[in-house]
Amino acid sequence: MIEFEDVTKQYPDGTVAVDTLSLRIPSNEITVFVGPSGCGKTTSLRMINRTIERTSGRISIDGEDINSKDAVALRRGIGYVIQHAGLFPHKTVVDNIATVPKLLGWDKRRARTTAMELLERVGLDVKLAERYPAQLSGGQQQRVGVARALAADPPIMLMDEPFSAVDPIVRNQLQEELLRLQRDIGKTIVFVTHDIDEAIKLGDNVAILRVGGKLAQLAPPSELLANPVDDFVRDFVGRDRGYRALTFVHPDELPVKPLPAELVLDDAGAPVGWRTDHEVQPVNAVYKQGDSLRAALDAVLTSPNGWGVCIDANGRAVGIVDQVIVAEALRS
Ligand SMILES: Nc1ncnc2c1ncn2[C@@H]1O[C@H](COP(=O)(O)OP(=O)(O)OP(=O)(O)O)[C@@H](O)[C@H]1O
Repeated sequence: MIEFEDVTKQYPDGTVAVDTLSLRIPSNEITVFVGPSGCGKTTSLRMINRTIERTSGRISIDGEDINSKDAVALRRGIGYVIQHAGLFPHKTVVDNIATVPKLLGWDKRRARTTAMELLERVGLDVKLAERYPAQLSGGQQQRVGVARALAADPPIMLMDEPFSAVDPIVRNQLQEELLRLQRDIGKTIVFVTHDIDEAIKLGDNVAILRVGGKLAQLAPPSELLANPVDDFVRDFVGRDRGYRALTFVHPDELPVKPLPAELVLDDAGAPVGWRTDHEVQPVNAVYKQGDSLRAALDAVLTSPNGWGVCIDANGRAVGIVDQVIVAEALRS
């Protein structure tokens, strides 16, 4: 566990970026710091690896004050991922990932093998290993950034707006992959974002900060949406928090209607589109059996005809849902 106790950061020009912040960050979970611009998210994050030194208060990891450790030794146990990946431009992908293992004195072969394994783990083709960062897309660079931070297998990962600079589709993929990866690796992740949707999606716990570096609320996302402590949090999580809360409603089984003849399927039974008189229109969002009600509602709302297609784990269409089915599931 990482614990902040009355932590304050005042910069030399007098700016109080973080003000008597006290919170607990549980191990092996994702805790997200979110809040408006300038509320002290990055400052709070960077005080954990001491790239910014606190002015007063105490920060401890598993009960031990981080100031009692050598800063370099401390950082070895903490991976760090930033917005533009921060890769070394003159090093290949594999050498970027192997940076910390090499600093730790691992032999070349072991560092390289680990780097190649990580490349695959973050969803990249090993063929990219010898490329330079400038030869990668923004999303690929971010994946390399994550792989590099994981290379020495640190128990803690700090991630500062790692997915902000990529387009929404890639961002969504990166978020999904982080969640998938986290199910395997179970790191203590502290993640900074200004995007409440990202916070709700990724966080086991979400800390909302207000400008001046004060904690407004720290809670699991469903609790934040259901019981915001004050108007600031209510406004920050948004007027559509009822819709957002659907993310956490997982009906055991949503009844589906049989597939209508207008639904075009490919050979494997996956939905391709809706046949109309003149064309085939895209299905858009689909809903996987067992997904949240939000996913089901998205499938209904983005469908050209109001029918959301339900697929099974293999991607085969198994039925359709409409708004009546979703509304009934909500009432039950
Ligand atoms: N080196 C510095 N010297 C003086 N003030 C600073 C310094 N770095 C940050 N600040 C100020 O501290 C406050 C908190 O900054 P910080 O970067 O931690 O916020 P943030 O929540 O991460 O913001 P953003 O979402 O815009 O990145 C801001 O008012 C910022 O202007």
